Amino acid sequence: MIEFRSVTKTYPDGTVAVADFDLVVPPHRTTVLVGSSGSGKTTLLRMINRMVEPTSGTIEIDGTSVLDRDPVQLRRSIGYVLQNGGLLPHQRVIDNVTTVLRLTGTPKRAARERALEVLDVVGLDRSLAERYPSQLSGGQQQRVGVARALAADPNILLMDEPFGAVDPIVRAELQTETLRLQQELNKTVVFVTHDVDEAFLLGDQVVILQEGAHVAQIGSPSEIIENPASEFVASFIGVERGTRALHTKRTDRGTVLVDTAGRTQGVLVEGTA
Ligand SMILES: Nc1ncnc2c1ncn2[C@@H]1O[C@H](COP(=O)(O)OP(=O)(O)OP(=O)(O)O)[C@@H](O)[C@H]1O
Repeated sequence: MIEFRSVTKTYPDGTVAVADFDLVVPPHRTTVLVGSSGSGKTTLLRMINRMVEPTSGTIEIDGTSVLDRDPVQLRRSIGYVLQNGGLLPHQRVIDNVTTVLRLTGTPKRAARERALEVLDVVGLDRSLAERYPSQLSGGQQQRVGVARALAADPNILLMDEPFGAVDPIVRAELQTETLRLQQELNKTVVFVTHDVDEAFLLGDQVVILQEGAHVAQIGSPSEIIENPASEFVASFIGVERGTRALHTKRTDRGTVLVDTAGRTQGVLVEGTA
C-alpha cells in the first residue's frame, strides 16, 4: 500500500504543483491519476520514487516513509515506465531491459535469461533483443519500456502517460495488453494519463485531479460515471456529451443506445446488470 499524507510540493520558482494531497493506493490494484495538463500528476508519481522530494507531508510504502529509504535503492525497487519508453538509444533492447538487474549485481547470464523471459511476458519476440530502439516501432519500444520496468520484478509499477506518443490503434492494443499483464502479475500500479477513457478502462481506482492536485473525485469508474461529485467532474468525464451520454432509440428489433454523434453503441437489455 502507498499512502500520501498531507503532501505538498512547491517548486523553487514558487509553483505549488501539489497542495495538501492525501491518497491511499491499495495494493495489487491499478490507481489512475487523471487530470488536465499541469494538475500535478507527474509530480505526484515522481514523489513516490523520490525523483521529486515533497516540500512537506509524507509518502509511505507499506508503513515506511520513502524519505527513510535510500533514494537509489528505492528507485531500483520500483518499476517506472515513461512516455516514449525512455530507452537508451545506443543500447540494444537486451541491455536496456537488463539495466537495473546489472546495477543490482545479477550475473550477466542470469540477467540475460530474465530479460528474455520478460520480453515474452510483454509479448515481444525474443529475436528483437539484439536490435536498437530506433529499429523498433513505437508500440514495440513501449513494450520494451514495460519489460525494463518489470525486469527486477518490482511490487510497484509507476506509469507516466506511457501510451501518449503512439497512434490510437497501437494505444488500444497496449491498453488491452496492460489489462492482461495486470491480471497475470498483480502489481500495485499507479498510472498517469490525461485521457479519461484510458483512466476508466485501466483503473480500479480513478483519481480526478484539478490544479494543485486538488482531488475532484476518487472512486471506481462506475461510481464516478454514475454519480459525478461536481459539475467539473461531469463535464471532465463527458457525461453530458460524447460517448458516455447515451440516448435510447427504438428500432424494429428493440431499443438501442445511441451517443450524441448518432453512433449506435449497444443494445438495451432489460433487467438489472
Ligand atoms: N521543475 C519544475 N519547476 C517548476 N515548476 C514545475 C516543475 N515541474 C513541474 N512544474 C509545475 O508544476 C505543475 C504541475 O506539473 P506536473 O508536471 O506535475 O503536471 P502534470 O499534471 O503531470 O502535467 P502534464 O500532463 O502536462 O504532464 C505545473 O504548473 C508545472 O508547470
